Amino acid sequence: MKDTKPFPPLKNDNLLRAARGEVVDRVPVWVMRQAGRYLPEFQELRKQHDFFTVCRTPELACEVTMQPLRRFDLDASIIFSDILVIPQALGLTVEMHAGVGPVLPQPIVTPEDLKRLTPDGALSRLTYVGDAITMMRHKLEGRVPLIGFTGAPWTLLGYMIEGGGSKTMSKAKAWLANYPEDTKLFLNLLTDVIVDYLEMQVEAGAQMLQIFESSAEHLSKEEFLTWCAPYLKRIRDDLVERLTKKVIPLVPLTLFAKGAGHSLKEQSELGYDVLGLDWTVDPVEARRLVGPNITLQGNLDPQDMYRDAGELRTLTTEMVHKFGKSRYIANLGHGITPQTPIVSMEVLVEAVHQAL
Ligand SMILES: Cc1c2[nH]c(c1CCC(=O)O)Cc1[nH]c(c(CCC(=O)O)c1C)Cc1[nH]c(c(CCC(=O)O)c1C)Cc1[nH]c(c(C)c1CCC(=O)O)C2
Repeated sequence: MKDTKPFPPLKNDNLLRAARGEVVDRVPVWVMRQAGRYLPEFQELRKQHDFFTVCRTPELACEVTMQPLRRFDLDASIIFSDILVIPQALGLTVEMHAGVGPVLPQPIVTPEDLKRLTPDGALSRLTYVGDAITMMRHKLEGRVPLIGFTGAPWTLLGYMIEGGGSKTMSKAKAWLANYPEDTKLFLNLLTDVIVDYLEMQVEAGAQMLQIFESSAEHLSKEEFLTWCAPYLKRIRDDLVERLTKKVIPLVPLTLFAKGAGHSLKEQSELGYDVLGLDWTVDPVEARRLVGPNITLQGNLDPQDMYRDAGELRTLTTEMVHKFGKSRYIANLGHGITPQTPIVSMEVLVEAVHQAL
């Protein structure tokens, strides 16, 4: 039976207000991968359960989503899942190997392999994510907003062609050069599934969405504008159209295109409410490029979390001062890494809240 109880009212909406450009009580802060291996309780749970079993079991996904909120005064939660659940729903096997990361043993090698993908019914194989989101909204009791997410087309295509992570993206980049028309078909197929998936997450209760274009860092500016930007724009436009048609209130959308600081102005024209920044981008320069009507998110270097508390506090305070209190969401410039000392999270969150 589908859970149709109304959700508890939101007590801390600073994240959503920052995303919409409204006044906040304090600068909101959350951290990419805030539920993860730097937490001993996460590692403990992972000893009992395989990674994708956690993703697929709403009780476990909610437990892990809640773990960082029990420890830190965060202003957002993000549903525990992975960007690679879409390749799985399209029929590819994805395994999580300890110390290696994701492995796709039967990758897409040639355009002929695209026939193996099963876009029809893909959404029906992702309902567990919606179930976890709905359950999490109740478990949060309105404490903070719940963020849903997806991988973006180029990033997912990269994992599906490379068969896992890659330092060079040599196979995926060869596709761009050798099979441009098939690459467009592939990116459009992914875009269609992503729009369905995000719509489903909003219907399930996601209050904000983040699109991870993490592999943008492998592309030149020209390549980013050709192979990422049009699909990112269509995701936003189609989603807005779908939700509007169904009279479902829009939720703020964040684009995090890692390594695409060369195209911030162009990113600001894609229709997203929030742009995520990695640490290579200067906050003042970013603001100048995107103008006053977009919220910025980021961008502390995850390696700064290994500094001593005093240094980390100073760097965090300086960062928040550069961004300012309006239209800003504090975060790292990429995911928190597994060896990060827990105390650094406490220092980061407190320094953000006390900076302004
Ligand atoms: C590229 C990417 C992936 N997954 C994701 C991205 C985009 C963000 C980014 O660029 O980091 C997104 C992601 N993956 C995970 C989340 C959970 C939500 C959160 O707390 O932020 C989110 C938002 C859990 C996870 N996803 C993964 C873990 C660790 C695996 C484990 O528990 O064994 C977690 C907590 C595994 C994963 N999943 C992926 C990789 C490359 C890896 C291995 C890298 C690593 O080990 O850190 C694919």
